[in-house]
Amino acid sequence: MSIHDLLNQNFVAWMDAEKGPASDIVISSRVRLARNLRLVPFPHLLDEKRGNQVVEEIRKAWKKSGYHELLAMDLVTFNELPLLDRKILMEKHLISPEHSEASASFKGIMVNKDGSLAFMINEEDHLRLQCFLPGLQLMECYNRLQGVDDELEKYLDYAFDEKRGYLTSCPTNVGTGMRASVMLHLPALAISGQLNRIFQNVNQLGMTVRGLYGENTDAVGNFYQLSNQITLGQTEEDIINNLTGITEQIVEQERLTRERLLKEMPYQIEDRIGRAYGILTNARVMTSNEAMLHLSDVRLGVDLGIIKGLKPFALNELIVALRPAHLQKKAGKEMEPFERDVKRAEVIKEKLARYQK
Ligand SMILES: Nc1ncnc2c1ncn2[C@@H]1O[C@H](COP(=O)(O)OP(=O)(O)OP(=O)(O)O)[C@@H](O)[C@H]1O
Repeated sequence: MSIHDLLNQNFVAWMDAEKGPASDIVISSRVRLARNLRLVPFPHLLDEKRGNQVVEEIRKAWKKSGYHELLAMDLVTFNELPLLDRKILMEKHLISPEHSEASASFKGIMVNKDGSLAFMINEEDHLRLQCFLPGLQLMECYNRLQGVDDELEKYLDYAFDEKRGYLTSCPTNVGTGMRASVMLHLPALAISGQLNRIFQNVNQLGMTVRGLYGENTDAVGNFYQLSNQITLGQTEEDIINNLTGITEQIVEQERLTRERLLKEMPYQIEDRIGRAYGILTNARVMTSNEAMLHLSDVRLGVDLGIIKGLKPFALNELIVALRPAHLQKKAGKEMEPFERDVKRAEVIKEKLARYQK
């Protein structure tokens, strides 16, 4: 498999809403495991030579293993991948915004064809193994990663301490090295002003809420990422069961609030959804943020059965297709912000018309 297959398609596995439980609200699940090599400085202390040795150790482990999940992956270092392609990976959520800025030969990614497995090399840790699936599937993500992790551990000497667990570059990840997270779409709780209260409650339960692209990013279009804050003193299964339970409760509250809003203020809700659809299908110039706000309303309309014929999968794909790097890749050239806003309006219109057929 070549990474270019993935770069040239909009689709990645987490978008496939029909395959994920509770995908009317839980867009995607992600689990990541942070791993480091014993006696090697953490990535922020690596020079190019030592960093390249880390890549080579990982490459050797990958080549030696005959494990099916690893055989289906490609390994690419970022000196071989232009900035636009790294931004494409970031917009698909497969690497962090910081990692996409790196162009050194010792920074890179291992990824499979549908992007369900994406491992960042020398980001904050030597290896960050990630699995992404649609809907609420945290345990499935963890199980897939566990298979890969066990296999890599046969060939890599991980920094592990009997008492502390996996050692990581940031102390907040020591122990399991695991962050489990769900990306949630919560328009009804936002409209009814309940989000602050819910987020305060989940903070007290050891969870953190982040924006659309993770740490230090904004929650545009009512998309929020909920993840565990604690990595030490709990097993991976406990963390996942805990987050799954909290997510199920939020899903329930969002569903009940959607029903209530529709019952109590049907004209306002239908009006809001209809206007959003009208703007998306008629506008000539559209910023990313404006598009995300209207897409959030349209997605609510689809989930409530007010807009017919559009599939949630198509909307997940559109959220990514309208980002700056995807627009420029499609146009085959660099574009100024205004040019992108014009192109974005065009792409949205074209895709909505195609998806509704
Ligand atoms: N459930 C999810 N679905 C899709 N993408 C996600 C999900 N959770 C996180 N991501 C993506 O993963 C990337 C990293 O997210 P984030 O910064 O929250 O985690 P992290 O790097 O593992 O945490 P930390 O740096 O605090 O150890 C971001 O691009 C984010 O959008």
